[in-house]
Amino acid sequence: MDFDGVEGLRAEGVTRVDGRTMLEHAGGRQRIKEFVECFHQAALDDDLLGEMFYRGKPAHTAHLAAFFEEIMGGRQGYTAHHDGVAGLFQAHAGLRITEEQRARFVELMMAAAVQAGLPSDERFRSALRARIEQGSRFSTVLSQDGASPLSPWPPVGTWDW
Ligand code: HEM
Repeated sequence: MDFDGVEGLRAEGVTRVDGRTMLEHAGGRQRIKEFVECFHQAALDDDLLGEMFYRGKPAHTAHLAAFFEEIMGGRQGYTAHHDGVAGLFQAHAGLRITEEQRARFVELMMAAAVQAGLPSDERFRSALRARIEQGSRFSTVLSQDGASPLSPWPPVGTWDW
């Protein structure tokens, strides 16, 4: 399997800028919760993604928030409670995400970042876009027919920024 998308991840050690993790810089857990809620609503309303997310579980935003908290250097709740990268594999398996859907996903995430008031400084925004681009490519690979689990799965890790 092509693991394009794992680059930019750090397996250990959290990147701090001016002493702050990406999560702290973003405004903390509550701000991330607002960000994923904005994204989820936009995805539900979207012509390319709506059906895919409508079929999803209502817990999606909570899971997504746990994931972002962890990957931005906060608590490791997604690994502890949602099975880490194996859980991500399960969630995306069989979705057969197209390039058009992937690109729309990235645009809706970045629009949600603006809507939720995530920091607008260049360093944060460009890192967020780059990491979401990479992650979306990874999820797209996982979603295709024939994608097979890796053993062992890489850790969720944290984003370098
Ligand atoms: C940076 C890229 C991505 C990240 C971080 C991400 C993360 C997640 C997470 C954490 C979940 C919840 C999994 C669980 O239940 O534990 C999830 C589910 C899901 N994702 Fe993604 N994902 C990404 C890319 C994509 C893309 C590109 C698409 C489609 C265009 C997509 C569609 C979905 C769908 C439909 C679900 C299932 C919702 C549900 O049943 O709960 N994801 N994703």
